[in-house]
Amino acid sequence: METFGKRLTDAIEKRGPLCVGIDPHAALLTRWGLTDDVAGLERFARTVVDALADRVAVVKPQSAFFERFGSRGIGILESTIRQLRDAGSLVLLDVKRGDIGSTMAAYASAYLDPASPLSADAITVSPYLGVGSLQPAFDLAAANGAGVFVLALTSNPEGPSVQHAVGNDGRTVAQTVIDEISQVNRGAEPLGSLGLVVGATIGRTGHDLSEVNGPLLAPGLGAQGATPSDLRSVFGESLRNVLPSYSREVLNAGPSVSALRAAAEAAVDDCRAALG
Ligand SMILES: O=C(O)c1cc(=O)[nH]c(=O)n1[C@@H]1O[C@H](COP(=O)(O)O)[C@@H](O)[C@H]1O
Repeated sequence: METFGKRLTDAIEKRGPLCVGIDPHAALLTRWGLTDDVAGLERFARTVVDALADRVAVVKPQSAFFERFGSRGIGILESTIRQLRDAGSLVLLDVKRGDIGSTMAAYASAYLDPASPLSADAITVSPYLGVGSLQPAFDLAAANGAGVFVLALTSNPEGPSVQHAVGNDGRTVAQTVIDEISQVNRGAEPLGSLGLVVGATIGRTGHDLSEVNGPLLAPGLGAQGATPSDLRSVFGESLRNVLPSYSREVLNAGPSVSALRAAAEAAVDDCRAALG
């Protein structure tokens, strides 16, 4: 079975370095002329699938925007994941889960077991119960050729108060997360299947990403103020592993399918140029 690291490398080579988020904010539904209800959600998600699923390497549905409509919203998330994967996009489901190991195993089977209706190519997880508590997700992902993206240095201004805290060994919390993930990815070719989330907004923080050997998801571009030209100062020598991620900046172009495609194309061109 091909690893997620290999599948992602191939997808980026074929389609370019871009992840587009599906974040159906109430304000975006309104902006698109849709109702803020299940019918509006379904139309929104379907339009993004029609516009981007056959051309963007990774699509990242944000679970909360579907969950807010209850079981019918989750039903739409299930069909959106299926449609995206059928059209050839890798699906990174943004759920940011993290729990004690035994419960984490249940989350892992919800999202990373191919038999689950919410099965995705990869998920986002939070390491603040300890990176080791995420092991059931790492194990199930490895067994199924899936990936896991662990939050390390997030794009929001509140992140540093926790992530830059320094432990007894002199490393920051974020560097500990980075080092533990680097360890698992060591030696993987062409790329490890465990990724990190590092916001494009964070500037130069002095964290060492050089040993990660896995994908570095970079949200925060566009609506949160970062631009592709910021990527070099955040990622330095690790630029080659960066997967830039946009949600609102691209979604604002809808509901026209051609305008969404043009926005994604402009984003991928800018990112290609910035990543060199
Ligand atoms: O894990 C994420 O995707 C994520 C991590 C992070 O540090 N910052 C961040 O913005 N995100 C997500 O990325 C998306 C950013 O959306 P835009 O600001 O509209 O591009 C949202 O769905 C966030 O939840």
